[in-house]
Amino acid sequence: MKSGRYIGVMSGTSLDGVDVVLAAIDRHMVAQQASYCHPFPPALRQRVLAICQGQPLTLSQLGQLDTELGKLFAEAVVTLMRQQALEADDIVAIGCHGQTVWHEPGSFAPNTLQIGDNNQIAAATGVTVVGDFRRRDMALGGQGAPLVPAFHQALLMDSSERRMVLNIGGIANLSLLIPGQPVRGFDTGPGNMLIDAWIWRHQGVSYDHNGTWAASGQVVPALLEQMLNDPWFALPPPKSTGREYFNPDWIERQLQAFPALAPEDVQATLSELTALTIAQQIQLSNGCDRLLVCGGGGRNPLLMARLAAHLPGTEVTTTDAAGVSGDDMEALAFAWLAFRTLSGLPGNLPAVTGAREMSVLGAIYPANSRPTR
Ligand SMILES: Nc1ncnc2c1ncn2[C@@H]1O[C@H](COP(=O)(O)OP(=O)(O)OP(=O)(O)O)[C@@H](O)[C@H]1O
Ligand SMILES: CC(=O)N[C@H]1[C@@H]2OC[C@@H](O2)[C@@H](O)[C@@H]1O[C@H](C)C(=O)O
Repeated sequence: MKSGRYIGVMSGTSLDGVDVVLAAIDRHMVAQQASYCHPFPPALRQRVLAICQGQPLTLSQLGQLDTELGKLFAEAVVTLMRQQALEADDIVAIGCHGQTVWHEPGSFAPNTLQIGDNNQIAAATGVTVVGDFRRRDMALGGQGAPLVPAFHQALLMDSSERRMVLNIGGIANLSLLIPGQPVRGFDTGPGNMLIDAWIWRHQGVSYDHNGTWAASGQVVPALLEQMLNDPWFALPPPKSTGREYFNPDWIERQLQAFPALAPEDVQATLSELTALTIAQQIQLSNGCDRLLVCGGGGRNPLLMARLAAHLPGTEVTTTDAAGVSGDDMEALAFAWLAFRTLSGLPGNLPAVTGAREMSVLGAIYPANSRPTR
């Protein structure tokens, strides 16, 4: 078993920053020791956003972006290591998710692409890096996502309470931790992504702080109903999605029949869409006693209030209340997945992703050997 200290790196679909965590991990325990959020340069963010939504790019541009993102992730890790006075020898490995720029599990040739060259991280830190976690699951017929339900199970499963863990990132995903049942999980659709896109377009800010703008508008029932009729929401699990599907063009198509709405009413409707599509999936899965929320959406009081309103009888809290930082959950998960890979343990759950079998995940970028201290 490759127990010891690991670093996890996550840059999610919101592109709001690179989350880096340090954790001590063994087969039975994940103890977070430090974390850091490295800023995402705005110009780089816009370039990544554009290609995530289908803007064509040359192979040269793709190669450059891969290097730039690798360097950004390396910078983020080096900063945390400096802050914590860590040497390469103190760390077993770094688990880096990479930046998802395309995710097409339903294609005739299913594919998912996380970029940010891991060689840059290994070269800058002298530490082994594990990356490319999703494609083995896809090669086994799975969606390649979500991968965090196995980690949620390891950390937050309870023997008697029916729990669900909800990540509200750019996309929202749910893990069902029901005693006596195999863990299941799937994406529920947009998390903050549409809300972020709409306020960016109208106010030039990257997110609706505390949901204040949405709260100033009124939900438009006919628009909400039309959005809920998008066939993606009715797909049965396993399912996962991304910016290729839910993006500003999706909003524009929805608004074609509603040309004159006040922007704040659209924002209120998009927020309600996020809360309602999540709540509907929870109810379809027979509900839970406690909903533990992580990801940036857990900081949006409007989303949290709407979730609680749609789920009477369910205690809606953040994972922080259960002892796990909601901001660091995904980075921690990729540190844990790196530990699983190096220990020869599987990382995916076929009941979640639809893969044919469990598998060790990822690709290893070994550090150069160093003289022992
Ligand atoms: N105070 C707040 N009020 C409203 N929204 C917030 C607040 N703080 C964070 N958010 C939302 O959380 C988002 C970031 O969430 P998070 O970092 O979990 O996303 P991510 O990890 O990139 O996404 P994913 O899980 O899809 O990969 C921001 O873009 C914003 O929409
Ligand atoms: C392809 C991809 O990057 N998917 C992400 C995204 O962000 C949230 C949701 O969509 C989830 O399916 C997944 O991330 C988490 C970490 C996961 O794999 O569990």
